[in-house]
Amino acid sequence: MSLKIRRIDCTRDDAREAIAALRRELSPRGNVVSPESRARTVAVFGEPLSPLQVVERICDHVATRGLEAVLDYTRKLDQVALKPGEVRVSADELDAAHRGAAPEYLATIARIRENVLTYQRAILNRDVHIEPKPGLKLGLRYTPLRRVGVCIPGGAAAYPSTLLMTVVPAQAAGVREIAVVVPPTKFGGYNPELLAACRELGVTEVHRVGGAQAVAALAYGVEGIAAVDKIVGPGNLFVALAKKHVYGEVDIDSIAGPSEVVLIADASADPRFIAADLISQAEHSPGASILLTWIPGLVERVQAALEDQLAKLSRGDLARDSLERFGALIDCRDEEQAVTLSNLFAPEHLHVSTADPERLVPALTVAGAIFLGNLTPVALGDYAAGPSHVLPTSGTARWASGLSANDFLRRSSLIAVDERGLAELAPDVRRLADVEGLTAHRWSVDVRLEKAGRP
Ligand SMILES: NC(=O)c1ccc[n+]([C@@H]2O[C@H](COP(=O)([O-])OP(=O)(O)OC[C@H]3O[C@@H](n4cnc5c(N)ncnc54)[C@H](O)[C@@H]3O)[C@@H](O)[C@H]2O)c1
Ligand SMILES: N[C@H](CO)Cc1c[nH]c[nH+]1
Ligand SMILES: [Zn+2]
Repeated sequence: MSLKIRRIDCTRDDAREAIAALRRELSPRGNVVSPESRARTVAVFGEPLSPLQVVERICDHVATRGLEAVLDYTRKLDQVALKPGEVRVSADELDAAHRGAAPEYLATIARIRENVLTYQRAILNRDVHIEPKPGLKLGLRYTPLRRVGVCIPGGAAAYPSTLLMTVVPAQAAGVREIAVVVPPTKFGGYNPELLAACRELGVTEVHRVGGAQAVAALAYGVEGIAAVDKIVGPGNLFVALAKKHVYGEVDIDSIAGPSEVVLIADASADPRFIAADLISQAEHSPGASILLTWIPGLVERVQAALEDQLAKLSRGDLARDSLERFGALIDCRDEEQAVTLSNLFAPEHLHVSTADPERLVPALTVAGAIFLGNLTPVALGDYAAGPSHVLPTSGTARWASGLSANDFLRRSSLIAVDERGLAELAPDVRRLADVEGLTAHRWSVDVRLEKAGRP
């Protein structure tokens, strides 16, 4: 079956408009709600509420009715009737899942944990101490957040990798209390591999709740789930909108939507590798996959490789659908135009499949994660390398960055003076305090200098 992926020829104009339009079109912003999900909304709420209205209603009910509302929505939305004592996964269940897991699987989780820890510890912000003037000491101190909530998706697939890419950065930052929420499904709270991974990572608090009701429970606190300081992790539209809704009550990381990759390829790139990389993000379905190249004929060779591989892969149909709705093969005028268009698109993942990728990196300023060279598929970052795979999507890489251990730290500035430092800053403090009419501010300086005999 021939693949109907969009082809764009940018060789004759600067194509900025075309890429901006593509960005809008290929940015589902997580707004992909299936017909079944829409039907569920009507069944639960009795009317076709918008996802935003659904989320506001769920969050308000959880804030006022607590666990009872969480259990009610879990029954209606997930078709699972949990009793209050069944929400938290017991230590015995975590132990049993761990005992039952294949030793090679646990060894893989442990090895990846080490990779993630090594990277995340290396990039941790360090405290700063300076003495810019005699008698004045300034500093910046980082301390880990006390308690965070981690959303792990589990509606359509199981994601032990997302557990690694969220929990381990928090551990690297020194967060002591980590509460994982995951829907009560065979891909989530009843998934033995996921539970075994939790136990392997030392996560002891896992709650079988998902969607907006889980986010609200973490934000407001309900019986059995204490309120957290920050909520991180990806999820479907309901999770994303709920995180936005509770922001301010708690902090959140970002709104991570459907996956996307931009691939910049020169003549050194193998069309089969390119096709495999485009399909690997498309198989998330939805996922946007875009090729930018200035090599004549490469687009045709990639199209042929895509058709060949889609026919052989088990998720080929899902990936085909995604490539046809959210994919594009783009002919550029030259390397410079490919770089400009990539920056404009601001992809979650950028794969530079060229002979000398380091040469292009300084100009590639806008991307969540950059994969360098023909031997570095995005799947390495998704699963094992070390940086988190929770990255900014839908063009938000313009201003947002991927999740890291630093997102679990808070900053406090430190200021200390001795008598000399106090006297040095006093005239400027007095002047501004006078301008603002805040006499007590001025007096708090004057009283000290008076005592020191330096009025
Ligand atoms: N960016 C990343 O790092 C990353 C990693 C893994 C997964 N993902 C993405 O996260 C998403 C996860 O989606 P998922 O399907 O597994 O869902 P999910 O686990 O995030 O959410 C499922 C929950 O949504 C709620 N829900 C479903 N339909 C609803 C409705 N009509 N009204 C109210 N609530 C409803 C239910 O409570 C259900 O438990 C996918 O798009 C996947 O590609 C992203
Ligand atoms: N590519 C996804 C978003 O970056 C992460 C993921 C999980 N599993 C495989 N891939
Ligand atoms: Zn992926």
